[in-house]
Amino acid sequence: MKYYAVIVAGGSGNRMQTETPKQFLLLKNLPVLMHTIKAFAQSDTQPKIIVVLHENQHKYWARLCEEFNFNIPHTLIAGGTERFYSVKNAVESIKEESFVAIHDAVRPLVSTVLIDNCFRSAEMQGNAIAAVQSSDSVRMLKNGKTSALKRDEIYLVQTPQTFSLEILKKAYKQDFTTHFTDDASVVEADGYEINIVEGERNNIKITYPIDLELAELLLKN
Ligand SMILES: Nc1ccn([C@@H]2O[C@H](COP(=O)(O)OP(=O)(O)OP(=O)(O)O)[C@@H](O)[C@H]2O)c(=O)n1
Ligand SMILES: C[C@](O)(CO)[C@H](O)COP(=O)(O)O
Repeated sequence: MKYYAVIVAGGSGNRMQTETPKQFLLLKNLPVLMHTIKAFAQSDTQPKIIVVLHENQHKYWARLCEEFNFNIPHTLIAGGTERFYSVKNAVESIKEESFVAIHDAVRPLVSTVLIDNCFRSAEMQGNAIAAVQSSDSVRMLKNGKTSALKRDEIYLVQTPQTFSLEILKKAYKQDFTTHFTDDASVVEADGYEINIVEGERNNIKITYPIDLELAELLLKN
């Protein structure tokens, strides 16, 4: 079987509010995106790596790779206006039967074990996404009123999200809706049940400035 990793780095990082887009910020002296690529390159599955980046950042990325002597092989694909379109561009570029793990560039602490678990589980069930249970109590806000939800029925979704290429290609032919905040939502809307594998608490998404500080601390340990 063939394996691909689609690492999406086409976002603009509005919530991070840094001049340099967050995927290029230094984490333990290496750009965030390079940590993420390294994790996939070091996994047992050894997927072919596709990195999705805004077209106007491709030259900047080439310069960064030179500066950091970063030579893990990967293909560059142009990002889209929404994460949905960034993933779609990458999925459309894959031409051979395979399993595809889609991963946020800004989750650089993903472990090789989680990557391999997602691929293995998707091979058995068609799809598998990483998720963890909430350790906080959870409430829902509807029509101005809040109500408690059953915590053990709630999962917080991460990436990798791994699917057979066939399932992904068909699902990404749907029109974009704002309900699609991840790949599982796109595949679910196409009629599939989504399988969860145990994610990792360390697998944080760098969204706000504090997340970068947390990632530094987690890497120190
Ligand atoms: N058009 C987009 C939007 C997002 N992403 C990627 O999807 C991942 C998760 O998105 P998020 O954390 O929301 O990143 P941003 O969109 O960059 O952040 P913000 O929403 O704060 O602007 C990131 O790795 C981001 O680069 C992408 O490839 N293409
Ligand atoms: C894909 C994702 O990381 C799963 O938790 C998340 O949905 C991305 O959301 P964002 O608001 O675009 O960061």
